Amino acid sequence: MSSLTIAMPKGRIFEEAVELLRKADYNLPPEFDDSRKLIIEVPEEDLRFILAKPMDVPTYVEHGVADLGIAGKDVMLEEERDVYELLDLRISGCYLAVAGLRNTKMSDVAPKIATKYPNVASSYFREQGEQVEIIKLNGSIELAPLIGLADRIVDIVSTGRTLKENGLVEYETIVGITSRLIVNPVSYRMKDEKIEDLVTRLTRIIG
Ligand SMILES: Nc1ncnc2c1ncn2[C@@H]1O[C@H](COP(=O)(O)OP(=O)(O)OP(=O)(O)O)[C@@H](O)[C@H]1O
Ligand SMILES: O=P(O)(O)OC[C@H]1O[C@H](OP(=O)(O)OP(=O)(O)O)[C@H](O)[C@@H]1O
Repeated sequence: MSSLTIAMPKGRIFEEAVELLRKADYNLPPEFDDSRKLIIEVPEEDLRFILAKPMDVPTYVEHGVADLGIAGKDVMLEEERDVYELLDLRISGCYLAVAGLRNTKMSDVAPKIATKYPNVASSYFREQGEQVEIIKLNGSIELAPLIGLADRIVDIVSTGRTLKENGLVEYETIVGITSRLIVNPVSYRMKDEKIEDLVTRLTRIIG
């Protein structure tokens, strides 16, 4: 049977994901600790890893160029890709929240919401019955209310430090986030034994 390809998110999830795989007894070489390589082969484990931007992981898995991937629940909700979620890996915990300047009300007419998550934000405010204008940004989201670009932001909160240091407060929690193991539906059928083995080994560690 052919090897498994796993799409790993570069950045803050990566280290925790590698640690989890190592605890599950996968022998991952030092390239995982210090390398700029985007494809890492681990022939002795019959695995191949591709290192992608976190938001792109479900895209690689949906297209089947990766059998499996690790992605934040935030990314899953935003991207809505045709993949299955197999496991909650319980790493890289944080949550999505609505925040803004203290003691402010949203504008009555089409309040502006700045976010890296336009789909999540649109759905959230639609469910609340609020008509809003979404402004898509790619980072430093907390800047938007400070300089009058938006009434509110929808963004990730982890320690709460970024909000606090910028004089912002949280108004509502939207959803808790952890990283998930995701799979391509066809791979799941064709490579079921190998995937089940990985899931069993990870489940044993996660508990
Ligand atoms: N404090 C946090 N801020 C952002 N993402 C977090 C945080 N804590 C955990 N995460 C998880 O990490 C993922 C983002 O990782 P990371 O910040 O490395 O990527 P990114 O958003 O593409 O960053 P950048 O665009 O700055 O490179 C999110 O999808 C989320 O699930
Ligand atoms: O609650 P905290 O622990 O402060 O973490 C939350 C912050 O971290 C993330 O930003 P990131 O560092 O990825 O930078 P970015 O603005 O470039 O996305 C997120 O978008 C928040 O700004």
